[in-house]
Amino acid sequence: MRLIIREDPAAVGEYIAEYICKRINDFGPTAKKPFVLGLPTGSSPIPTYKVLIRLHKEGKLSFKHVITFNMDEYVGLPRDHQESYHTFMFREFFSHVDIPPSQVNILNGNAIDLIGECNAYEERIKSYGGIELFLGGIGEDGHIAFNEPGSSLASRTRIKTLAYDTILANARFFNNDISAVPRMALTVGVGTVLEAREVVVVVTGQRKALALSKAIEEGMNHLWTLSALQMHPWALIVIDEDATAELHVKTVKYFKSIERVQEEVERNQAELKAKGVKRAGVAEQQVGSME
Ligand SMILES: N[C@@H]1[C@@H](O)[C@H](O)[C@@H](COP(=O)(O)O)O[C@@H]1O
Repeated sequence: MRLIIREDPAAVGEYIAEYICKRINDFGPTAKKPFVLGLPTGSSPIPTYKVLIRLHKEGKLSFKHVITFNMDEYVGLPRDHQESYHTFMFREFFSHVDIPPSQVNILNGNAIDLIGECNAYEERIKSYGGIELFLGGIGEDGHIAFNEPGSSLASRTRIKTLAYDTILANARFFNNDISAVPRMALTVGVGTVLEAREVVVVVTGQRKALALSKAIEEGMNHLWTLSALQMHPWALIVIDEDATAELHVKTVKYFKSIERVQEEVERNQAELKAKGVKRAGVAEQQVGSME
């Protein structure tokens, strides 16, 4: 696992957006071979979306051959409700870039057959050959997507009842009226996220600090579902200084020090690539990684 620490949420957004931009451009997506990107909602990814939009406007990034799959959606909230994740994604991101709406996939929380909707979502992901990069955020209780504490770490897309903690946390988007927050959601499973070829998670703010320390400094545990990332071969968590509040000093120092070494390794790899040196049998981006 790689952990990148930046000063504040804006710098975190800058880092992740530049990272995704490079990944998409290096991939060189085409109509036949699109880049499949998993996306989250919440306040944490907003700085990333802002920079992605800027990069697009500067002509450095196109989403024309990108297919997106969102992590989750509330059940029973009208699609055009201002707090539906559908509305959120178009307001904060999709409406400002060149992605054709037909390439946007968001779970339908108003489907007549909710289980059928979830199964079809998994099938759709498979039909594109899986997700290349899944960007995620976490809840204060360490949930990824809506995989609340106690979720199976092998779970797939399904209906979830929201934990009381999550309902309380999300009441801020519903005029602090707890009764207005939907009780259920459709969400990709932890297993669905882990199957992506790369997972990038944004964690900012002191209120996420405990969840972060549980997820990366303790064992894998279904009560902190982000901890399942420990089993992923190519995971990246990008955090701000506030989110380090519950980490051991030595953990912070360790990850800060390996970032510099990692940069050297990557520079070296880029030079080898430029010279046309190939290494058989190893995924290209993982050569020499500090995992
Ligand atoms: N389902 C979403 C999660 O995907 C998101 O990570 C979380 C954190 O939101 P925020 O970034 O606003 O703290 O909110 C919701 O629970």
